[in-house]
Amino acid sequence: MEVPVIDCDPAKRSDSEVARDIDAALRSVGFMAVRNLGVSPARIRELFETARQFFEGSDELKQRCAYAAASENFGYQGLGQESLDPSRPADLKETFTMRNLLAEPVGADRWPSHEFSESVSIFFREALAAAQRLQRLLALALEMPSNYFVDLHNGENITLRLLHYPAVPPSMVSAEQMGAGAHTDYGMLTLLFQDAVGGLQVQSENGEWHDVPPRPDAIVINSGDLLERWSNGRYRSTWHRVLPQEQSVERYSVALFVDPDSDTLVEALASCLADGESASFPPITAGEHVQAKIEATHHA
Ligand SMILES: O=C(O)CCC(=O)C(=O)O
Ligand SMILES: [Fe+2]
Repeated sequence: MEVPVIDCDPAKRSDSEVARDIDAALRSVGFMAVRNLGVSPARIRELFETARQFFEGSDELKQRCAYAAASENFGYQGLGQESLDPSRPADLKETFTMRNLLAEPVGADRWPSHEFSESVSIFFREALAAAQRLQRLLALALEMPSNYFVDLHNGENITLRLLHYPAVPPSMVSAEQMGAGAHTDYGMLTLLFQDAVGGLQVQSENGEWHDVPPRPDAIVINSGDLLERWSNGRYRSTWHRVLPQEQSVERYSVALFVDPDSDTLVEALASCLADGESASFPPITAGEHVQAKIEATHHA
């Protein structure tokens, strides 16, 4: 199973061509590698530098910014504090999670520094604009009004997350322990920026795992549970995981989870149901679904 590469350059390709490619990718794999979506390589480099400085920094600073509660979904979590697959040993990663960050969800004392919050805010705006472009292309593919999805994502559940997978000696990795355990993402779309190290894998329908090789010029994008529900299963919420870094190389990645506002009732769109076909999933509010998942996977 290969992750399709899609060029989104508006100077080269029409919206309807790109929408058709996105539709095909999310139907078959649920993942795609997207080029020319408008997030500048310099911005991505700056953000990775911000992440590196933070994760290499002191424990004291990390603890001052510690994750306080799933209801807030903000702050630093160390190794062992999350199991994306709750049936397996905890993930070998540390993270800094920021939900609804432009709304200043926590006081200045919970941020590592002013420079850090500036850097992530600048990146967030640029990445969100890219996500909104994708949401409009998906509305086109699903025959919905252009801003249908954009208008249901005002930030409440949109979450930027910095991830660091430290190098761990093989003797410290227990059987079946992952960098990030097997899971599907919870919301509409995830934009994933990764360094050159690799380790991300997606599962095909026959249960085999396939590497998603990092491409320096592309953003990995996948459909989540709520898009699967909206599209009545046309778009897949594909299982994925990250292998532990046992080769003495650490890995960094950044995810933007584009999840709908809590009150959004997510149910199959009429355009995704054939005449007389009934929905495969019961309606659910985005808040109920996303929050239950976060609570089931966080330990502290
Ligand atoms: O770090 C990665 O490559 C993927 C992380 C991921 O799947 C997630 O945090 O949901
Ligand atoms: Fe994920």
